[in-house]
Amino acid sequence: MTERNNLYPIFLKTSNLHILIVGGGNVAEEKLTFLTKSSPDANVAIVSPEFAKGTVELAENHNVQLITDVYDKKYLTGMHIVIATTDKPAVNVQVYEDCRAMDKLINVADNPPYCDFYMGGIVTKGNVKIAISTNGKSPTTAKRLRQFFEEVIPEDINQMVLNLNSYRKTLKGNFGQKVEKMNEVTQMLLTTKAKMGNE
Ligand SMILES: C[C@@]1(CC(=O)O)C2=NC(=C\c3[nH]c(c(CCC(=O)O)c3CC(=O)O)Cc3[nH]c(c(CC(=O)O)c3CCC(=O)O)/C=C3\N/C(=C\2)[C@@H](CCC(=O)O)[C@]3(C)CC(=O)O)/[C@H]1CCC(=O)O
Ligand SMILES: NC(=O)c1ccc[n+]([C@@H]2O[C@H](COP(=O)([O-])OP(=O)(O)OC[C@H]3O[C@@H](n4cnc5c(N)ncnc54)[C@H](O)[C@@H]3O)[C@@H](O)[C@H]2O)c1
Repeated sequence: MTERNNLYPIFLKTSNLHILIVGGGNVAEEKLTFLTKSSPDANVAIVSPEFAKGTVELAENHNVQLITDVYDKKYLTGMHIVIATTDKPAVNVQVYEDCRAMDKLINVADNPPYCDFYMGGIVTKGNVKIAISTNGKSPTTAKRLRQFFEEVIPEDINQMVLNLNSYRKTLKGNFGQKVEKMNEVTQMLLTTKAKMGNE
């Protein structure tokens, strides 16, 4: 059987959580850039002896605390999710082991065997969000798919979501009847797609 992606995507309320990034170089900045692009209200701390200029700017504009220090296990206290990005493989492995011992989710950036989860390519259009994973096999593909969907999904997809949300509130009846009605009014989306496919 061909390989398939068994990862389970979830959509985290990052403002309710505490995320720690260890290291403040290029990789940390890339991860922080995409994290804050998707979740501008994310609650983040970064511990590193040095921070890149772009990281300091991102921190000023978001809920990001910069801690100027080398990694120590004490910084894991209160953290739910940890991303290790230092240029010292031994430090990254130490962070990984400390996190496993404390049941915290850990991602050693760019190092799949040391990841409990992967960062994904993310497309946001209003209330709609799509997360893309290649199972860790090709980050470049995740990036290209993200760019493709950012281009082709119309901004007004959010209007459709809001309209359907309002329409649902006007419906009477039990849950089953509502589901049936919601499916009925959105049926044409599939029909349109089928028609387009046949052209
Ligand atoms: C999606 C994205 C999200 C983000 O970073 O937030 C992300 N990587 C992105 C870009 C990117 N990263 C790299 C390149 C250069 C191309 C290349 O070298 O192949 C590019 C492309 C570019 O920059 O053009 C380097 C790289 N990355 C990983 C490895 C190791 C390996 O592949 O084995 C190496 C080689 C390091 C080395 O040389 O040693 C591994 C991971 N990178 C992941 C996520 C996870 C898997 C996601 C998935 O399932 O697809 C995973 C497994 C772990 C993780 O880091 O979470 C973000 C695009 C965001 C966007 O544009 O929207
Ligand atoms: N930059 C890339 O695109 C890229 C691609 C593939 C792999 N990598 C690898 O990823 C790693 C990180 O790359 P980078 O470009 O971000 O490196 P970098 O040198 O820009 O950043 C490393 C950061 O880790 C910090 N650091 C060092 N020791 C620390 C400690 N004990 N505690 C906390 N922070 C500490 C440094 O102060 C620095 O901010 C490297 O091993 C690199 O080989 C990087």
